[in-house]
Amino acid sequence: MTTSANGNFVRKPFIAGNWKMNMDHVQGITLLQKLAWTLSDAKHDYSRVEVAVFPPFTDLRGVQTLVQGDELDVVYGGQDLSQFDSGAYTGDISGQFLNKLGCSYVLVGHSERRTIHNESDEVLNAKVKAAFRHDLTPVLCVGEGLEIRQAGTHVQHTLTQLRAGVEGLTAEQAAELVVAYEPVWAIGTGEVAGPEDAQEMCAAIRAELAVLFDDAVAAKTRLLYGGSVKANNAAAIMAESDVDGLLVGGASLDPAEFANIVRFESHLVTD
Ligand SMILES: O=C[C@H](O)COP(=O)(O)O
Repeated sequence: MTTSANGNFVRKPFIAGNWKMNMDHVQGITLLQKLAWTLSDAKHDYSRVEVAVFPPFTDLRGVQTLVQGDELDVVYGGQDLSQFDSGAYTGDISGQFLNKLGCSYVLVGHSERRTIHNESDEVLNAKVKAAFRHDLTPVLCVGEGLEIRQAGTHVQHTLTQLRAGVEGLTAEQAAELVVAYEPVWAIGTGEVAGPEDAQEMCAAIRAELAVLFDDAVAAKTRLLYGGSVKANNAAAIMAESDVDGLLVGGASLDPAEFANIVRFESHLVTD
């Protein structure tokens, strides 16, 4: 998170809650209402820090209705999309449908998609392109498993995923893209990568984007960290210069905890 001389952020911080396969459509509405009330009570400035949720597909229509009806500033997206636009792909969801539901974003290549569903870099690159075709901003997830971290090849591994994911994008698309670094060994385990680990990888990703595109793109692309983020570690991670946001799993299911993560700036002042 880098600020300019006037205290504004150079890249708008992005705090995202990935609900994964939790919260049915009734529970999801209650969770989002509580989050919105908590942030409203705290006078959260959405123009300063963007807040997104990624509910299950079955929740999205209810989320859309709530966001529109209550004029909430929370944005939302799908947890995955098909690389195809329509057709005989049973069980898949088109980016067109997500767009129609008012989604702004879509997760692509979350480690649980890569490992449980064996999604390849080629498929994920096609999904990134499908997202752009339907005016959705992809949040491309990259990151290494424990064995790779222990072997010390985590930067190389993660940059290989990045290169494959962004292949064929225009500079304009690459600047809009969000990249989330999520070390698999830190997801849902309570093991959080240190702020310096998050910074090391985000700096490497930004440098690689400058090589693949140019410095202007690298300066604009927002980079997130994800993996066991909680309110008590969010501020320290966000203080790193190349970390522009957080992708939060478990802690996003607790509206008070997630609201405190969104309000990381207040912890920066008091910690
Ligand atoms: O998408 C979110 C990440 O997988 C992190 O999940 P977590 O915060 O439960 O570790």
